[in-house]
Amino acid sequence: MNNLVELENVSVSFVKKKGLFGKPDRVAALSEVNFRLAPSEVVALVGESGCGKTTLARVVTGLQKPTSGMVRYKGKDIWRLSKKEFLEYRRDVQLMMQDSYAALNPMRSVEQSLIPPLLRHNIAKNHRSAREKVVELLESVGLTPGEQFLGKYPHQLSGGQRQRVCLARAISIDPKVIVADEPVSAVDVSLRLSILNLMSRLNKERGIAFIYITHDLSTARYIANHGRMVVMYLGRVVQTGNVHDLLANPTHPYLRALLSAVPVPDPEISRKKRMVQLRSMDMPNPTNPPSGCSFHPRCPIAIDKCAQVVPELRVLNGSEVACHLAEEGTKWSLVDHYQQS
Ligand SMILES: Nc1ncnc2c1ncn2[C@@H]1O[C@H](COP(=O)(O)OP(=O)(O)OP(=O)(O)O)[C@@H](O)[C@H]1O
Repeated sequence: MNNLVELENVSVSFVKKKGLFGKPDRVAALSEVNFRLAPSEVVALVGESGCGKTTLARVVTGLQKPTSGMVRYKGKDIWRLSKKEFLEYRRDVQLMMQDSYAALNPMRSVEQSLIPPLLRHNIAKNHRSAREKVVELLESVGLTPGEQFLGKYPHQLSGGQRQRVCLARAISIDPKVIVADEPVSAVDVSLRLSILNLMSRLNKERGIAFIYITHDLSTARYIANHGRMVVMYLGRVVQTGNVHDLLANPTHPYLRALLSAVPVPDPEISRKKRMVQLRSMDMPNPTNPPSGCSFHPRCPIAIDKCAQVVPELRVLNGSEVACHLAEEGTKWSLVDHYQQS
């Protein structure tokens, strides 16, 4: 299957100024990242705060130009597209942000936010048919009856309802990909599942591919149940593969640490659960990342080589992992408990 989106050796670095006279620091937000997304695929991108998830979302949606490397959409370098092709790509690849309040204009009602894209992209011929289409869209994302929501302003909606309006706006122009950056982290826990189910339904019914970005392994596993997971640490992909293979074989110590930290509601399982003891709880300073494997200062099994050589991604037990000592992970057993949870 041809990929819709491909990132090849993509690096992004930012210059951070230090005061008026300080020497500026360079932050490597992404380092040599390779990533692919097939049509209708669901990929969950997981990692701690600051690992580069949002930067990757911005690169995929064409909002951030990489410092080096290539971003392709349908096989073409997105930074060499004609104006018409670039507009088509921006229409096909939509970004859904964590903060639905910031994503919607507070001065515009739902219909005022949703009608203009339909007219601009010739999806509706006139205002009346655009309005009918908006009602249809609102109902398809679970805001029923749609008419009741047309005149509402963002502050009159709950967090979950605002995220549904954002999804309605994203799907209104018939995208091929939605990049959802922490879409449920600001939504009440009780409503999160319904938003995740809605995204799964849009994936199945409309064939929209999703990149679901999160720091929460449970929701990542839920939404990418039949898809892939990509685990990032300090700007690099450390393990990637089919969700089931990856969780059955968390060969990277960072993924094992993440899994061991997932709370399990059953106290019986919780008591038996093996915690991975990291050597340090602090994330390294991204302006001065560790040499070799950037996880080595925290890794419980690191050896001298880890401080010297950057590990390449290699195939092991069905997934790709970047760790010199990944074979150690094949002895891991905590995941059995996690998968039952
Ligand atoms: N515009 C910018 N200028 C300077 N540094 C930046 C900029 N954007 C991101 N960074 C830095 O790049 C690194 C990756 O940031 P990014 O926002 O992509 O991470 P993240 O995984 O999405 O984190 P979070 O979950 O907190 O949003 C961080 O160290 C961040 O401080």
